[in-house]
Amino acid sequence: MEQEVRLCEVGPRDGLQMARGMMAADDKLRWIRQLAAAGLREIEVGSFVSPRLVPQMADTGQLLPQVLGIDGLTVCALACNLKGAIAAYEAGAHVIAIPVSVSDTHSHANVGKGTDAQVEAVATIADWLRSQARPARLDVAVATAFGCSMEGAVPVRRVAQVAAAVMRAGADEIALADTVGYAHPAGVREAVRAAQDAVGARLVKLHLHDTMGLGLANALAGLDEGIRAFDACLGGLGGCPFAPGASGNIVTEDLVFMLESMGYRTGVDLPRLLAARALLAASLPRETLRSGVAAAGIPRTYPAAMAA
Ligand SMILES: CC(C)(COP(=O)([O-])OP(=O)([O-])OC[C@H]1O[C@@H](n2cnc3c(N)ncnc32)[C@H](O)[C@@H]1OP(=O)([O-])[O-])[C@@H](O)C(=O)NCCC(=O)NCCSC(=O)C[C@@](C)(O)CC(=O)[O-]
Repeated sequence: MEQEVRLCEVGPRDGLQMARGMMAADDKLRWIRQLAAAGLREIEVGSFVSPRLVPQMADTGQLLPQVLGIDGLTVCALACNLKGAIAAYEAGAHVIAIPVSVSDTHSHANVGKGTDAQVEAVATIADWLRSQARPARLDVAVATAFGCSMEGAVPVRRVAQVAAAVMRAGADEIALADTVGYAHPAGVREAVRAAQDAVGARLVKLHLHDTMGLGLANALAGLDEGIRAFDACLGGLGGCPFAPGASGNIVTEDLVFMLESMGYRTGVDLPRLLAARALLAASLPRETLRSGVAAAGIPRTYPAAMAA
């Protein structure tokens, strides 16, 4: 069994993008430093999108150069079009993540164009990135891969087709994303297998939301199918503002607890991670942070894996 699991903390982007209230840029920086100090090596720090549509992300361009100074941190930023990808690249992002929704309706609501046109946007961005001197990883989140609140069921064969299309378009890494949190473990297994058949090892990650309380069960199903990378958000905040009914991401602290308890290594120090909740809670008093392990405390049975 491969014991390493890579976590990407998406709190500063997905977690904050539809928060009630704005986190000040200085607080974002302090929070990202705390997350990195807790051992998170990959953090999605923001997005380069319309500041009118997503005002919480308007300061990403200022934030990015500052977080690039954090030792050993892979800095990810989300973009939805070439303009945003260029801005992310020029600000120094190591990874640029693009959403491509399987649901045409969600795609229009989210990025202003349908699925096929957004795949073409990925190809344009990949071509542009290839012409640049500094390499940057191009990730694609195949959104609404487990259902859409506007279109309903999303056929697994269509998920596999979209994954194959974004691979041909030039994605380095592909994630399946449960945008509105409708996935269940059997569906995760089926979609992961179908996507693996279509794109092989290019399918790297799951991005899960916890709407139905099945987030960690879905992560476990993904683990069983060989997935070794997950997005998650401290306190389980988040959701796509353009997907009706979307709710929070899987909770980083609970995911770390589950993985470390099972013998996987995440590199994350759970006490330090829990300590990073205080700043988030203070900055966004109208948000409710979730986490079983934060509520109960770290049990004495928790493995001393980090100390080993
Ligand atoms: C996607 C665009 C940019 C389409 O932008 P467009 O195609 O250029 O459309 P437009 O020409 O109609 O422009 C719309 C507005 O965006 C501006 N604009 C255009 N491009 C940029 C840019 N790069 N940076 C800053 N501003 C930009 C543009 O100037 C204009 O401003 P306005 O005149 O209306 O004030 C726009 O629709 C937008 O910003 N949408 C927000 C998308 C978003 O942030 N969604 C949430 C993230 S995706 C997600 O949460 C899902 C995910 C990844 O987590 C996985 C999952 O859970 O499924």
